[in-house]
Amino acid sequence: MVFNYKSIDPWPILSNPHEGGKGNTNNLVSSTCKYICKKDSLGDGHFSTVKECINRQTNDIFAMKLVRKDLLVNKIRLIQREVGILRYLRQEVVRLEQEPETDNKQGKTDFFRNTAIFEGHHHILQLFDFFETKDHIVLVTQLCNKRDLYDVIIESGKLDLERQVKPYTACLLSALQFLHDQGIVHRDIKAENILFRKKDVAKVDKFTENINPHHLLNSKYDLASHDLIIADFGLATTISNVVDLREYVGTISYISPQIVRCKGAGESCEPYDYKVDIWALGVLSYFMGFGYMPFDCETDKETLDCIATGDYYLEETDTPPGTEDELFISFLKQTFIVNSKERPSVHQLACHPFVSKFFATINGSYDNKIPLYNNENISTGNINNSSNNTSNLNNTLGLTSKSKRCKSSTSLRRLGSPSRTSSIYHTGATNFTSSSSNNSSTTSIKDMATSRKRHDQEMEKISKIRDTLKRTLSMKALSQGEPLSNKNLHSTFKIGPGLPDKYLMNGVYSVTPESSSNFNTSPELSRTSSQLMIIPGTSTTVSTSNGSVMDNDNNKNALMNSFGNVVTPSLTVTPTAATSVTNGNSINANPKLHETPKFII
Ligand SMILES: Nc1ncnc2c1ncn2[C@@H]1O[C@H](COP(=O)(O)OP(=O)(O)OP(=O)(O)O)[C@@H](O)[C@H]1O
Repeated sequence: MVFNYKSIDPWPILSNPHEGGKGNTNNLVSSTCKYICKKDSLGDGHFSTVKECINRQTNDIFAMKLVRKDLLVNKIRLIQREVGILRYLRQEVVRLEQEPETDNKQGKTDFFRNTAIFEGHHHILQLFDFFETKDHIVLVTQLCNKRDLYDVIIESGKLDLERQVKPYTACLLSALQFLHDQGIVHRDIKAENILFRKKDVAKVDKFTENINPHHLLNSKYDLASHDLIIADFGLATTISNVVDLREYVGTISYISPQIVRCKGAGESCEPYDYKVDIWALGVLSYFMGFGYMPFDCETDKETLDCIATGDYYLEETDTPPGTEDELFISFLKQTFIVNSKERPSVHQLACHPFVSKFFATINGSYDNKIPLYNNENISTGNINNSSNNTSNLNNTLGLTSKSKRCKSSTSLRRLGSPSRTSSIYHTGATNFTSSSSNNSSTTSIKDMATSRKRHDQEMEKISKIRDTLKRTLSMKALSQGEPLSNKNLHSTFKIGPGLPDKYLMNGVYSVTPESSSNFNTSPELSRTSSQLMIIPGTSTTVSTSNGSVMDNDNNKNALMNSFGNVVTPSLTVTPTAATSVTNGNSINANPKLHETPKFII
């Protein structure tokens, strides 16, 4: 199925921030805001601030992205597109989780999904809710750690090739497989946009109590790979036959030659496609493996020149044939093929020996047999497992001869840790901006000074938290301590929490701003809380101080605790509890939350 965001329910009518936010909201559904967010932000984007928030009824913790309307002038369509894509992806994830069998007819996707160690759809940021307030468009998403992949790489200088670079790359490839299969291209894959799933510390502790720590210490790869989440779908879009992609968007260090050629070229350049994500994945893997960037030069112009010609930096050292290093270089070479038609697709790249053991072979085992593709199939994405094709494969991968090192140009390379990068938001074609905008096609690349300033601030923050950061073990879905060769391993987490739509605001208008409060709740995103459900038909819920939810409408005096079990209604809602009944049909009876300002939507 390929995504078409227009087929999703329309976005609610937006008020006009230029009328002091007093746009006509009479015809909008309004409701009491169900969320309270913390004062401190988790991160800032160009148009937004992200904060941790709590759903007052379920006590589930989320991330709340507050996109400022005043900065979005003429770019409302961008955020609508982002929400549309995230909503569609969320639907798809739910469908895949609920109906694993139904995909059997889908061939290739199913093949990877059912047998690969990583399941791509579990590595895409999940949108749970969205709504609008006077000043903001608000997205409520899965909560991730404040520390992103960029921080992790910078802190360690570079990542361990075998334990981290490989599985991280495989996981991201698997996530890209899912996206591309849905007809979506991300266009801003970079370390800053790769987050780590927030774990329930209590559950990790419980898990680690019960297993032999020796197994975890000896696990062959960093289990944090299962926590990677691709975030920031602000530049993501769909590939369709109707609109060609020619926008000059992305992040300079990560953009592919196709996008570079679109700079200022208008309609005259060749449209690009999914392969721009493959290139960016190569840049990211390179950054993980070396700690610096492949194409970065002293000036942006030089960087763009190097990208356009595929001139990446490699030290002139010998890589003994057959080593992991050589496989890594070979993998990178595939991602840095300038001609995008020759650059492998996500499915082809998954067969590369650098990552193939994380994907399945045709016969479903995780040994070193490589599902082969021959030269003919490289452009079609067809996979051929005939062993006669070994030499074709090796030729394709450049493994028959010693990997040829690309000679660096005369450009001065920046080989230190890169600064946090800024995305290029817009240039070229204007197919998704308001036609009334005169400025819509002008380039708005954040300047390097801003970027450096952010970098310095980030580094200061990182050094502050470095000492206090506890390295938490990844929760597992891998069988304890079992080797990768076990074909039954499925270690990717399912997403959570899985709230039913009835809890959500889904597009309503909030007539009061979202509140900020330093709520004091343990920072966890409970996976079991995803079991929390409303009995079908329910329209009123009561949350109690222990986080349970009472069905008040269909009533049946049933309570569900946060583990989804129906419990006897020995708990009663405290009479002192403040009740705020709205058309959202919710009564908040959690005393902890009463002190916060009233939320109306
Ligand atoms: N779900 C989340 N959990 C935790 N932190 C998050 C989450 N989403 C975003 N962040 C943090 O907030 C920052 C900004 O978020 P995001 O990148 O989505 O905003 P943006 O406006 O699209 O940013 P950009 O200017 O980079 O395009 C991220 O760099 C990240 O550190």
